[in-house]
Amino acid sequence: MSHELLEPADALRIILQHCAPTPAQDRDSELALGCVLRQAVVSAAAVPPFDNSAMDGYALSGGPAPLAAGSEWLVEGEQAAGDAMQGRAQGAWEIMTGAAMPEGLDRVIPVEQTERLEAPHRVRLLAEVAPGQNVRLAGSDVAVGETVLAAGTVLAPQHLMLLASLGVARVSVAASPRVAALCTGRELVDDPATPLAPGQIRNSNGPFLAARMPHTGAELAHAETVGDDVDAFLDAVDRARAAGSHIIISTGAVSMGRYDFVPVALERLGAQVLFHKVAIRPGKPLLFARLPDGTLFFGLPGNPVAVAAGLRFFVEPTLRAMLGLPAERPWQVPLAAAFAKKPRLHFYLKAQLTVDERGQLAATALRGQESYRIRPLAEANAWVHIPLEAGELPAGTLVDVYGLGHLESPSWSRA
Ligand SMILES: Nc1nc2c(c(=O)[nH]1)N[C@H]1C(S)=C(S)[C@@H](COP(=O)(O)OP(=O)(O)OC[C@H]3O[C@@H](n4cnc5c(N)ncnc54)[C@H](O)[C@@H]3O)O[C@H]1N2
Ligand code: MOO
Repeated sequence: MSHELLEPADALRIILQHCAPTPAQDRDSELALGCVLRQAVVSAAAVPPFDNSAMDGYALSGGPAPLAAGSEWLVEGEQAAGDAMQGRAQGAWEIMTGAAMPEGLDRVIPVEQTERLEAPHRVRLLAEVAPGQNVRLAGSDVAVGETVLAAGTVLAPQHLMLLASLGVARVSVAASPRVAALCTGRELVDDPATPLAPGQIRNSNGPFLAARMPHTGAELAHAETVGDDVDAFLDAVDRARAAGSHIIISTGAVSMGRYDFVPVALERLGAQVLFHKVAIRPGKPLLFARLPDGTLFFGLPGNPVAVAAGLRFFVEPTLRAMLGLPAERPWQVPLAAAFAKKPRLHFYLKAQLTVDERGQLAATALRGQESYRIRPLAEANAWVHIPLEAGELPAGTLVDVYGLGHLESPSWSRA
């Protein structure tokens, strides 16, 4: 293991060499929201399943030419949504939206373009109606045999709508990576109702990691808070592994302090530490290791924004790879104002994307970039990455912008 500061791209390369896609798993479609398709979905059914009316009105037929306004037709029957297909029909049929077209009829005139006449029951057309007008043909949305969803699709509600319309009950998806979150620090208090004793702080990393997991495509397999004690930490790691974790995230205790015991604990576990410290701010003391059983271990530095950035830029890309998704491509957005830093580290900035009245996006680094400051993170709608070599960046410089999560595109507010 080297103690040189690693480039984040090199750190990611090392991480990705040590992770593999999760196995495919069949799931009920209705429970597959947010899952990543492993197999394309090919339709075995037509949507719509039969020719049907797009309007409440009258179904008619009449060869290739439009039927003329003013013509009158005998009303021969009625067809509502849910009625079985009618055999050979003629004349006019009163028809409801979604009802199957009676056989032989090929167009529908909306009821408001007609006049109802009685004795006998007839309809007069107030507009002409062409062949095929207001008819939704079987298979016109999806034909049998079409690939409707590609492998790699992250299933959103509209995809579940499509699957439901096709009657696809089960889909093959990537099994969700299981992640454990272990927060370290004897200063931490979990229960928000417990008053703080002197020197104590509230655990904000634990609730953050737990809350982010479902947004990342992962499942929280285990979570606990442990003091600055190697044995207690090793017991927590055992419980995390027993819970089937593919990834264990710890927060805190990876820096230079006397109680920063994570490296010692990893040594006792026989873990292979693949790197410790990356050329980034926040979160420089980031540690990545592989336990002897293959479990991946991320030691995130304890400051809350170091946890957020470590999760976003190192753990989430790992989850992407495990889910079988390609690497992310950031947006390129101009800086709203000049930004200056020393050309020593990569910066991940809490940022606001705004759109002006001309539709132009701009990215602003929020005030308060220190890694203990949670409030600007709560105001951020995006992350900005400023590369190591960058020093003084004038307003208008294009920078890489990322959403708050790897499955979320950046959002923006009005300038
Ligand atoms: N001499 C040096 N000191 C520090 C360095 C360094 O290079 N040399 N690096 C600094 C940086 S950068 C960071 S980041 C932190 C990382 O330290 P640790 O990972 O060892 O984290 P802790 O010391 O345990 O905690 C840091 C900070 O965060 C608070 N914390 C921890 N856990 C939580 C939690 N679950 N919820 C809320 N807040 C938490 C903790 O109380 C500390 O204030 O080290 C710097 N020091
Ligand atoms: O990396 Mo630390 O998170 O800058 O404070």
